[in-house]
Parts: sequence; C-alpha cells; structure tokens
Amino acid sequence: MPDIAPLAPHASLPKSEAPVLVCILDGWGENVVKDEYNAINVADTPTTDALKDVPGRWRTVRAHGTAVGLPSDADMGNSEVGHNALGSGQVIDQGARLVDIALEDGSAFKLDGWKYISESFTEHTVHFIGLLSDGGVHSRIDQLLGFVRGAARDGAKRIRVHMLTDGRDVPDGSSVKYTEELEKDLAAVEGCDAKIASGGGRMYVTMDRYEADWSIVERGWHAHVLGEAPHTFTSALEAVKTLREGGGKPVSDQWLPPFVIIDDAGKPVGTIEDGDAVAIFNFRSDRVIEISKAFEYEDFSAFDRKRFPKTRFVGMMQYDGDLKLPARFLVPPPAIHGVSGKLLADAGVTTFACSETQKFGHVTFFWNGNVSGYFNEELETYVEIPSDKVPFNEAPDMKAREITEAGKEALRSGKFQMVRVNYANPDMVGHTGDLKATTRACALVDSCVKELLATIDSLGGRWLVTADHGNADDMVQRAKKTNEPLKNEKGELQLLTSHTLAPVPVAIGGAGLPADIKFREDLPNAGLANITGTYLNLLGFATPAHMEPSLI
Ligand SMILES: O=C(O)[C@H](O)COP(=O)(O)O
Ligand SMILES: [Mn+2]
Ligand SMILES: [Mn+2]
Repeated sequence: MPDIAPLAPHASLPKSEAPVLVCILDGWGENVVKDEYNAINVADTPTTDALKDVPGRWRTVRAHGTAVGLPSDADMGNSEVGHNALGSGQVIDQGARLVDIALEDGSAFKLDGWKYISESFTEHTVHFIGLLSDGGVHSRIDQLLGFVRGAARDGAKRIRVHMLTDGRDVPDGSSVKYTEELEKDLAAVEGCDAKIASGGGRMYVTMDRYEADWSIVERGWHAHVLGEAPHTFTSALEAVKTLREGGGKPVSDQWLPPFVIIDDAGKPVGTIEDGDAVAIFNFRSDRVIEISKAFEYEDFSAFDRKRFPKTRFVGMMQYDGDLKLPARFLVPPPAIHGVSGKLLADAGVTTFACSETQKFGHVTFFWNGNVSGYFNEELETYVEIPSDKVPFNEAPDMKAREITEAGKEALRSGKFQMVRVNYANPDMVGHTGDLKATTRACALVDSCVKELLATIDSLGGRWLVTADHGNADDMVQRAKKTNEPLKNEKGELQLLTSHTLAPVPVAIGGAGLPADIKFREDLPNAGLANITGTYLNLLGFATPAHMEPSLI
C-alpha cells in the first residue's frame, strides 16, 4: 500500500473560490485517422475543436494498455480501468493482468476460492458463466480455458459453460468463431464431460449493469439455472448461427436471445443444481454484480428466481469491495488506495458527481476505486439520471441534456467545490456501430460542453475536460498497415463496435485559472493517471506523492 498523506495546499496555485468542473466525455478519442468514419471528425464540434487552439492548455494522454494497468499495449482502454486511473491518479495492475499472473504462476489454484469450488468437483457439476471473447475488457476466453483445464486436472467430472456472445468489445459476428473454438477445446478436455449449456447476447442476457434493467439478468437466470429459454438447440454453434439470422431479420451478437442446449431426449444439458459450483469468469465487475447477487443472496427480490439452488458460488474477483460481493472469489481484485474522492472528502471538499444510469457507477464506483457509496455523505452528492432502455442508436441524445442541466444547477448552487460529470453518448452510441447516430451523439455532447464551460466561466471557476478511452473516433475496422476500411465479401463495410487504442484529449481553462498555468512539456508519455494531480491542482491542492505527476 502506498504511503498516503492528507492533501496539502498547492505551492503557487491558490484555492479556487468558484467551483472546479471535471467533465468526462466517455469514449471520445483523439484519433490520428480523421476521415469520414471518425464520428468526432464528421460531427460539428466547435467547442471541443476550439479547445485545441489554446496554446499549452490542450494535449492528449494515453488511455490504453500498460498506461492504465492492462497486460499489454495491444489492449484497448475501457471505462473501468479509465475511471480507476482518473479517480486514483495511479497505474494499478488491473483484473485482466492479475488473472494472467495467477494462472501463470499457478497461485489461482491454491487460493481459497478454488479450494471452495473444488469441493464440488467429483460429485457435482462446475459451471462457468461469462462473456465469451478475447476482448479483454470484461473477460478473456484463454483465461476461461485455463480454469476449465485446471478443474479437469483437479478432478472435475462435469463442466458446463454458459456463454454470453460479445460483438461489442470485438467485431460483430465473431461469436461464431469463439463458439467454434470453445466447443472444440471443451471436447478436447480429458477425463471430463465438458460442454456449453446455455447462452445469449451480452446486452440482452445476464450482463446488465447498475440495475438499468433487471429483466436482462432474469433471462440469464432462466437459461443458465432453470434451463428455460425460448430457443433450444443441440449445439451452441448451431444456436449462435441460427439466432444471428433471426429468421430473416439479422440479430447482432450483442443482442442474441437466450438459448439452452438440450440432449437428444430434449433435456437441458446443464441446469444448475444444489451442490454445484458456479464461477463467473468475467474479471470486470459492473456487468456481473447483479447476477452475483442473484446467486449469492438468500434474500433477493429483483425478480422471481423460481428456484434458488444452494451452490458454491465464486466470482473471478470480488466485484464490490464494499459489499464484499461475492464473498468468495478466484483471484484477489486490485487494491486501490488513496483515491482522490477519499482525500477530498477528508479535506472537507464538497463534491457533486452525475451521469446517467449506464455510466453512473463509472463516475462514482470506478472513480472511487471500486467502492460503492459515499466517503462522506455530508460532503458528497451523487445524482443518477435514469437511462433509456433502448439500443442507443435509436435515442442517441441519451440523457446528455439532463446531465448538463444537473451539472449547471450544481455549479450555480454554490454548494459544491468540485463537480464531475460523465457523458455516455460517444461510447454507448459508438458501441452500436451506427455512424450517423454516433455523429449526432458527438455533436450534441459538444454543445453540452459549451453550456457547462460557459456556466463555469460566468462563475469565475476552472475546468478540465477529458475522456476515458476512444470509441466514437473510429467506426470501421481497418487494414493494419494502410488503415483502409475493411469490407466483407459482399462489399459491405465492417463496422467497429469496440473501443479504440487512441489517446484521449485533455483540456484545462476557465475564467478563474491564472493565465500562466499551462501544461508542462516534459511528460510526453503521460496517461490518464496524470490527470488526477492536475484537477487536484485546479482545486488548489498539491499532487500527492503516491499519485502520478500533474500535467501542469
Ligand atoms: O461494458 C461495455 O459496455 C463495454 O464492454 C465496455 O464499455 P465501457 O468500458 O465504456 O463501459
Ligand atoms: Mn468508457
Ligand atoms: Mn464502452
């Protein structure tokens, strides 16, 4: 644990009497490729464009790979690691990397979580539930296989995988490839009956987040636990291929309906029963907290479980350190100490944080180092604006206007020294692969930023605008060397639904920021974690020693 001292005053930058705004544009990368498939480039964005013209007050920082604690620089950034870095000012080994290490050195198979599920190996079934891809944002297929093979080696007789198709962190349509691969690898596991038992698309089955729509989790419970779904198949590959066709109305991987695999007699091959072990193989928390509650809590009312089997349940990690959920886990999660939220609360600073449901936990839970709730309820106010329950290309404005109104009101109220908001649009609409809708989303967010900055300027405050990773800045898959957009055999563009590896912009300003405050030039490789010290400076505090250096 780093040595953590309380916040101290900045040596030369006095405390701001007016509020300081930190504004996160979720999924807004600064991509070198600026063509017609870069939605930010296509969109009319006069406000964020103008920020670039102010000398010494606009730059980019790294938001992917090792700069945010991911295993390699081929890993795109994501909201979890991005907001962890922005909130904590530290580069922390993240879940993906911790699981890699625990598998490599074998420690994963010696810890309590593994011992706990091992008790079910000989007499019962071991179930693995999670996102099937190598996106590396929530999970990775190679890690799943590491645990499946470990279970077989340690005596498991029956393994069932409940797979959620991705198409969001990886290209749409790739579910076919991953399913084929998994079926083949499970068949090759020796001395053990290993099969896929159920599944569905990640946005429609099981992986809801922040309680946006519990019916998603309910559908997963029915398929995985009860073995009930509107579609049954005898093979997962057939399930995925058929459901993608959608009976003439193609369905993307993210949105496949739930399915159950049955045997020749029509019986589900892998319902979850008393005594079975259940392991969630996602390392990232937000989209598996709800299903974890359904397995772990005796007392549960979010939906009718119909049957509540007594299982040995573990998460890949402990997903919520505050709730201690789940109680047992395979690999200990990253320990994040000395986050800005805690230090500010200890220093008596009043804070307002706001986003809509889809990103609410990002600016609170992830920001605060994966801790739910307040550090100091008297000093902090968190506002969640309920998100729509639709595919977001159908409503690309999302709740950006409402967030802007809430932000302006908080700034003007005089009640808060720090106001932070997250705009979900560039990311959530970007994930749909819909260029037109994403362009609209980016233009709207730009106009919202304009309003917020005007408000803070009128109050004599200071602001910092940044993002957590790229997404809207590239909407097509490209050839590696030439960056040429890729097309399929039919000549159709191959859409990009995932995040990008682009760095993100960071801009500072405000009527209350002394004219001589500029970005320093000796941190060319700075990343998201360098932003924390920067906004603490804007608030009048020195950068704490355990954090990455400030950009100013
Ligand atoms: O969960 C998701 O929506 C995507 O996998 C990642 O998006 P996020 O990291 O921006 O939340
Ligand atoms: Mn994000
Ligand atoms: Mn995203």
